[in-house]
Amino acid sequence: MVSLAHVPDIAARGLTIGYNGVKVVDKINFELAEGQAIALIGTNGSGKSTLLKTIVGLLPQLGGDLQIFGDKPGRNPKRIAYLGQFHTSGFVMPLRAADVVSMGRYPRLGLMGRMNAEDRDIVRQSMAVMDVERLADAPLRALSGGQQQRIFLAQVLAHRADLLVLDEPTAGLDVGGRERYLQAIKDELCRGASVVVATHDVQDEAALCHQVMLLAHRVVALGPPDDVLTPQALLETFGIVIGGDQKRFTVLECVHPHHEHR
Ligand SMILES: Nc1ncnc2c1ncn2[C@@H]1O[C@H](COP(=O)(O)OP(=O)(O)OP(=O)(O)O)[C@@H](O)[C@H]1O
Repeated sequence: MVSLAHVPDIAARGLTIGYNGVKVVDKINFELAEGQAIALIGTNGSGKSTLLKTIVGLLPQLGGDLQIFGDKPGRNPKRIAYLGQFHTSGFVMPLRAADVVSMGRYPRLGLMGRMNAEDRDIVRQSMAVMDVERLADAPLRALSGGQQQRIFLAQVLAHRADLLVLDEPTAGLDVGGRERYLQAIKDELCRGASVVVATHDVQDEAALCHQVMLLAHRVVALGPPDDVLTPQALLETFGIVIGGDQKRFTVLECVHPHHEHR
């Protein structure tokens, strides 16, 4: 019998990513275990979104090996919640905010499935976490950019996924929105979900994530935030050093047992 106990949620070995045969980044090696988070940090155009799209199976890998839950990318959509960088659905369809959040339940329900009381409760709870309950009946297209971002984050939470793949989740969020997002992700990690997040919020995400990957069309560094976010590595990635002092980052330990809902 094959044991799945040590199969990581993501395992990339010698992975090459890119578009139409043109490489963006190669030699990507990392593993992400359940209940763990990794932040992808890098300049504009460094390959963060490309890696996320490859992980969720929207973009074929150009080479190397990539396993998601021990399988090929795209084989387990029910287990993955993906927040892309751009949201267009509200502009092509007349959706209410609550409809958008409810879509987070569809992967579990299937096309013909109807939401039951538990699904509706999860949708309500997810909206409460992002403090957008009062916007439930508003047309998505009538909301501000930050309000829409909160709605899409609520949709991700409503999925109750095993793996969250987030592209710049704090874009457009105000201070309160960021705090709510950070707390929500801590709770998702404690639930046993894993998280991969592309971000420009070095400080916030590093405090949340167990690993950081610095990207600049190549993997500049990979490891725990304290080891990776050095002035030298940041200089190599961004061409500038952020902040004068060495920042201290902490990785949060869960107080709840993992795997509760997986
Ligand atoms: N659809 C596409 N077809 C071809 N090339 C693309 C496509 N999308 C992105 N690229 C290229 O791939 C490279 C990596 O882009 P990617 O979107 O992964 O960057 P990113 O790190 O997410 O940047 P940002 O911080 O600006 O979101 C860039 O050079 C970009 O021009």
